[in-house]
Amino acid sequence: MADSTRGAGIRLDGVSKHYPKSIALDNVSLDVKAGEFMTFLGPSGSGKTTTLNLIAGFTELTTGSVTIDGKLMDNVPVHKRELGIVFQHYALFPHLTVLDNVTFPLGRRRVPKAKAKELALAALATAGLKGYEDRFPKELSGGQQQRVALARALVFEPRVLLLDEPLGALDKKLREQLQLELRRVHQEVGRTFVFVTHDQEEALTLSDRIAVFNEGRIEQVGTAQDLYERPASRFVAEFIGESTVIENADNSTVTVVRPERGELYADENQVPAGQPAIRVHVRQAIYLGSGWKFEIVLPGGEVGVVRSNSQLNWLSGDNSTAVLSWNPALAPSLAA
Ligand SMILES: Nc1ncnc2c1ncn2[C@@H]1O[C@H](COP(=O)(O)OP(=O)(O)OP(=O)(O)O)[C@@H](O)[C@H]1O
Repeated sequence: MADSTRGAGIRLDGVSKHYPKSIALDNVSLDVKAGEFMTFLGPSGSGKTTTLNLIAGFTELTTGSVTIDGKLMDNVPVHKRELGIVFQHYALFPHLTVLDNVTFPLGRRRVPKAKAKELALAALATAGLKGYEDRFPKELSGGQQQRVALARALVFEPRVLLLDEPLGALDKKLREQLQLELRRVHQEVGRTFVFVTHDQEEALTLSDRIAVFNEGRIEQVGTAQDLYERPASRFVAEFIGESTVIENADNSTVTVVRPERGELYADENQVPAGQPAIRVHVRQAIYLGSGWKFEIVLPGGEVGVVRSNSQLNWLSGDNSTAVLSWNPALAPSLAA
């Protein structure tokens, strides 16, 4: 099990970053626990990288403060923050072998050569690269190069690792494989990981908790289950997983019905007593192997999705209308 005492906690308090023509980050506060795998998730331009850069010290704050391991980071330069950093394109030194790339940060910290080699070999083994020590970066695949970058970021045993879309340049299959490896490495080393992605599946796979960014603010922080089952806003509900969003009659609230919570009936009489009933048009039935997925259109034209284990044979032919219902206890209502 991960030993969380090896990781450092991070606190952002009222952090903003203003540029002359835009506000990249607007009064963000967040606590990352020691040893946690925290993911920053959000669309392009929502402020994820800016936040990571403020933690690293690459960017200066406009307001607020960053605290790492209880120490205020005002005026603490990047290299004194002792953070491991992995970017999407973290250029390795092309003229150095894998082993020399990984020992490099230790040389700068004046670690004796024999000890540096021992630590580098251990970091390479953790990153799944045993046996590749003598290769040069150009002799490695993209995924292997990112493993070297990971080993180099881990080798001096930083208490925090910052990872900015490290898997972004890899194809889907490799990406999924490395996601699982990254999870394993996180548990093995017990450090705090702060990971940036715009891929919600990646966030759900990897994280202890996820901070959802939108337009320079954090909309919600929670476990994957919190965000899915109890989204705090319509934005979170629509960004995480699939849903049918129903605007309630008063226009001030919306109900979020997840695909597996939605029920389709042939007519109103079949709907369980006390449950809502909305007549919908079923636009498509898609076979998923594990069941069926129905794309529905609500009376207002909004599109939603319902999953079912059965094909709903009564829908065949020209009859493409159905009644959508759900158990209100299992579908959260939110401010619109
Ligand atoms: N150096 C800069 N000068 C001016 N504006 C900037 C600068 N860096 C970032 N911004 C702006 O700040 C906002 C947030 O950018 P940021 O890079 O943090 O977003 P992001 O969520 O990481 O996006 P992506 O997923 O595309 O990397 C954007 O609107 C961006 O245009």
